[in-house]
Amino acid sequence: MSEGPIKAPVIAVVGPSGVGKDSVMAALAARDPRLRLQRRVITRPEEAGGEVFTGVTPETFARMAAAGAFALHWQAHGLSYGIPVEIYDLRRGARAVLVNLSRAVLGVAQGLFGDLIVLSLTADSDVLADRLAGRGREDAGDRARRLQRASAPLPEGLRRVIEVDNSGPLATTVETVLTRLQPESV
Ligand SMILES: Nc1ncnc2c1ncn2[C@@H]1O[C@H](COP(=O)(O)OP(=O)(O)OP(=O)(O)O)[C@@H](O)[C@H]1O
Ligand SMILES: O=P(O)(O)OC[C@H]1O[C@H](OP(=O)(O)O)[C@H](O)[C@@H]1O
Repeated sequence: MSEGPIKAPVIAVVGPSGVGKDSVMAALAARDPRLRLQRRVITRPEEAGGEVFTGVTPETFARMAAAGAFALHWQAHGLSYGIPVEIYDLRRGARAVLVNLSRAVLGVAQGLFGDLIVLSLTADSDVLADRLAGRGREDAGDRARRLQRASAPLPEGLRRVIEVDNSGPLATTVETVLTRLQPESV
């Protein structure tokens, strides 16, 4: 694994709502600080908790997007999500940059970032439902809508996809991910 390559890979962490993207990302960064977390801009109240993100109004988000503040942005779950252009700087000196993306934007992300690794997390459907309910961030309607997207497919043509089941203990998932990242010099 190289130290601080000029432009570290971007690891797009994807999967159904509740699968554990933010939890796995935080645990990976805690294990290896060279795995940097890219903070997102979301039109969601910051007090919603979960990941560390910047909450803005839809009007502010639109102004930021128009001003070129995002490397990429998308809509999902009635929210807007943006990845700030700072991600290009974060890649310098990192082992890799972890970012929570929608499965729908992976083709764009691969074109933008070049060296993109997709970490596709999965979990059993009953586990997803239990975790969303336990997290308590969304109401029943939003949880149902999110669960409907659980099986959204990954786009064709992705160069590197690592699929890991996060139905079991988080620590086990983290070890599996770190092992699967090893051979390809990340
Ligand atoms: N391996 C695990 N075992 C048990 N609980 C987990 C595990 N991974 C995540 N969780 C819990 O499941 C809930 C959902 O996790 P998290 O918010 O990280 O998912 P997510 O994929 O980021 O969801 P979203 O996409 O909706 O933000 C949280 O309460 C988290 O603590
Ligand atoms: O189902 P798909 O399109 O893969 O992802 C939909 C949304 O869910 C996740 O965000 P959140 O943290 O759950 O709000 C993703 O980052 C994306 O924004």
